[in-house]
Amino acid sequence: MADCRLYLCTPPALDPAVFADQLAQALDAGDVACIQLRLKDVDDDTVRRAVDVLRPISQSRGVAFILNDRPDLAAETGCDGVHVGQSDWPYAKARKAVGADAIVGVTCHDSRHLAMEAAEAGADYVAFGAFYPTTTKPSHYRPEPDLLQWWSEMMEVPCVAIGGITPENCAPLVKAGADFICVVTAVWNHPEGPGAGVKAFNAAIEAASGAT
Ligand SMILES: Cc1ncc(COP(=O)(O)OP(=O)(O)O)c(N)n1
Ligand SMILES: Cc1nc(C(=O)O)sc1CCOP(=O)(O)O
Ligand SMILES: [Mg+2]
Repeated sequence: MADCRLYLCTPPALDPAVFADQLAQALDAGDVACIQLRLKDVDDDTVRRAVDVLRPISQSRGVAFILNDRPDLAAETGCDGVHVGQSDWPYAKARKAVGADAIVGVTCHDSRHLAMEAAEAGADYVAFGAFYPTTTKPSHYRPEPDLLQWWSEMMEVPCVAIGGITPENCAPLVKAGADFICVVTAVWNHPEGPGAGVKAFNAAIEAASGAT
C-alpha cells in the first residue's frame, strides 16, 4: 500500500438515504482511510440522523468515521473522531469531549505555527489547505507542497492535504509527503460515479508514490 491514503469528506448537503449507496460504492472501490461527515447549516437532529445511517456503512468496512465541527455530537453518536477548525472548539476542549482514544484532526491552513501548536497539544493529524482552487469552501490560504515536505521531515504527526485535489493534480502533494489527501468534489462528482473516483485517486497515488 502507498504511504499516502485517501481521506473522503462528504458534500456539505446530502440526503442520507440516497448518499448511503454512493458511500458504499466509494468505499467498496478501493482503499479509503476515513470519511468525514461535513454537513453545514443543519440542525443537530439532521446530523444525528446522517451519522446513524452512514457511520455503520463506514465502520463495517474498517473505515474510520469522523464528524466535522462537533466534538459533542461525535462523542454522543459513536463516531471515531472529530475534525475541528481554527474557529471551532479549541483542541483541548474537543479532546476532552471525545476522549483519549478518538481521532482529533485540526485545520492549520498554511501555517507551520498552527500545525506545531496542534501537534504539540496532541492532535492526531494536522490539515493544510487549500492547495488548489475549490468552490466547496472559500479559502484565503494557498500553501505550497513544500510545506508538506517540511512537515513530514520534521514531525511524526500525520499531515492531510485538502482543497481542489483531483487525480490529475495530486502527484506533487503525494511526492511532497502528504499522509492523506482529502477530497470532496473529485470523488462525489466523478462523471463515472464515486467508485470510479476512488479508483482514479488510488491509481494516481500509487503512480506518484512509485515515481522518483
Ligand atoms: C481534513 C479537513 N481539513 C480541513 C477542513 C476545514 O475545516 P474548517 O476550517 O473548520 O472548515 P469547515 O470544514 O468546518 O467549513 C476540514 N473540514 N477537514
Ligand atoms: C472542507 C475544506 N477545507 C479546506 C481547507 O482549506 O481547509 S478546502 C475544503 C474543501 C475541499 O473540497 P474539494 O475537494 O471539493 O475542493
Ligand atoms: Mg470547521
